[in-house]
Amino acid sequence: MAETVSGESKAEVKVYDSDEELAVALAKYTADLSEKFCKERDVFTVVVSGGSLIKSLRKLVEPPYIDSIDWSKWHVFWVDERVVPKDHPDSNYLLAYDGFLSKIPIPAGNVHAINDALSAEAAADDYETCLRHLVKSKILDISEESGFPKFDVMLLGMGPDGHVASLFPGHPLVHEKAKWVTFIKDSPKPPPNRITFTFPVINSSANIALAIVGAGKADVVHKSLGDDKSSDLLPVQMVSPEGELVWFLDKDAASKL
Ligand SMILES: O=C1O[C@H](COP(=O)(O)O)[C@@H](O)[C@H](O)[C@H]1O
Repeated sequence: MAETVSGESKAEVKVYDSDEELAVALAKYTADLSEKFCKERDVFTVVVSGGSLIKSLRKLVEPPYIDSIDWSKWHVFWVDERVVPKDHPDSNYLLAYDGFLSKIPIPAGNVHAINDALSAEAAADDYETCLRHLVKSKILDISEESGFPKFDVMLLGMGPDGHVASLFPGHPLVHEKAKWVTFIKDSPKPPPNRITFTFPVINSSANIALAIVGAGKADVVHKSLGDDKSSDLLPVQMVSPEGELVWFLDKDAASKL
């Protein structure tokens, strides 16, 4: 059973008794948004992170959703990617392919992975160009508020240090204001070379789900959702979309709230 512990902030915080219940709820959340956006826009633009998020999406590729979702309308993107070949164990594409994409009938052309033959800098430029083409072809919305691309939903995880995407605490990239996609060559978490969406893009989203499981993240969840904003904001605390933000926590991740 989920307990909602949202306070005055516009974020909703849902706490589940187990990561299994969290996965069931995240699948329903995603399927409901898919139905809504497929009806409204005839397309559904979904951004995923790497890491534990992909495991949390496991119920989406099981009945009833595997059969009820119109996967042909989905366009899938990565909020960040490691600059490694797509068959490398560090690849976020490979993680999503194995855990999710290989199990759904999504058209290959709707899976927007990075060009893994390029350097980090060139791969970031190339991915931004890909997004700009999709805006022109009306697959991707633009936010009237910010002028940045507006994805229908971002399904994101968070690292134990409070990083989201490849935006790390104390790194200057968290302050990027102009680029849609940027690169990092000194990621504190290996591998060092990565590309990442910037905060203006993340925060233009219509919906963001932050899925966080495990006691190892309880301290940072407590800091993020607590009242003490005296120190520098963690990247996860900078997630503040135009639309709705929902935190999906299992009881271990929520244990210090
Ligand atoms: O390196 C990364 O880490 C974060 C968090 O991963 P998790 O396994 O602690 O959930 C992930 O969201 C990001 O996409 C990935 O590149």
